[in-house]
Amino acid sequence: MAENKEKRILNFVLQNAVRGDPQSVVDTIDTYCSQKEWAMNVGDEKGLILDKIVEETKPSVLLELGTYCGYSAVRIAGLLKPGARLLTIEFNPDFVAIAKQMIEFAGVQDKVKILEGPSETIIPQLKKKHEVDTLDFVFLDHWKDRYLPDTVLLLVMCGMQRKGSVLLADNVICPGAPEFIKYIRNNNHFKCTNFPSHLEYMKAKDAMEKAVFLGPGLESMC
Ligand SMILES: Nc1ncnc2c1ncn2CCOCCNC(=O)c1cc(-c2ccc(F)cc2)cc(O)c1O
Ligand SMILES: [Mg+2]
Repeated sequence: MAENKEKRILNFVLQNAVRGDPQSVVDTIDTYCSQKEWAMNVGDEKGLILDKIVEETKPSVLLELGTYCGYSAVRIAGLLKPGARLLTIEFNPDFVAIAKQMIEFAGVQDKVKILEGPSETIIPQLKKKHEVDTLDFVFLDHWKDRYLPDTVLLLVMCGMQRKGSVLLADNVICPGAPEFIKYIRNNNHFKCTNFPSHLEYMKAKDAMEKAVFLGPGLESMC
């Protein structure tokens, strides 16, 4: 079996974290990735911003784009009220295999469902195949040039957002998502807030952008 960074992160968790304890899994990944090998988890500093926004939104149905090793899925799941569920989309099968084991070790497998495939294929299936009506919270953390097309897909094509739905985007400075930021800040159906921070485990500047959907305009009432 190919030994790679993501496998090393998982093995470090299996050997050092407390089974069934999401916070322990998150802390253990942060320890490994800050001391041994950098990896593109949202990390501890931006993770606190994520925690706060999830807690204040109190979401029941959540979507994450870009599972990677499952760090943010475990982090979010640890904050969810009973019955709330997180769907997370990942297209890399190796990452899916790692994230599955990470989520099961953390004991949050009943709250998290990993959907394998590209976001543009899976999103249109959410309503019929995964019984999603509207989404309370969407965490954008996949390819940065997919943030905008997938937001449009979620909103316009699939009507997945309702008044008060929260979009939270990672990496709006580094690597950056300029088209998404330009669109969302100029769309008067969204109220945007920027949260300056740093790239995970580094000193480089980064930020997260929160966009609350204000509901369809009058034009859609006709
Ligand atoms: N379902 C889907 N559909 C389409 N695409 C999908 C998908 N699922 C996954 N993918 C593929 C993309 O997954 C990973 C995306 N994340 C990043 O690229 C990322 C990069 C950095 C970074 C790297 C190097 C630096 F120097 C500085 C910063 C930091 C971060 O925090 C990042 O999140
Ligand atoms: Mg990220």
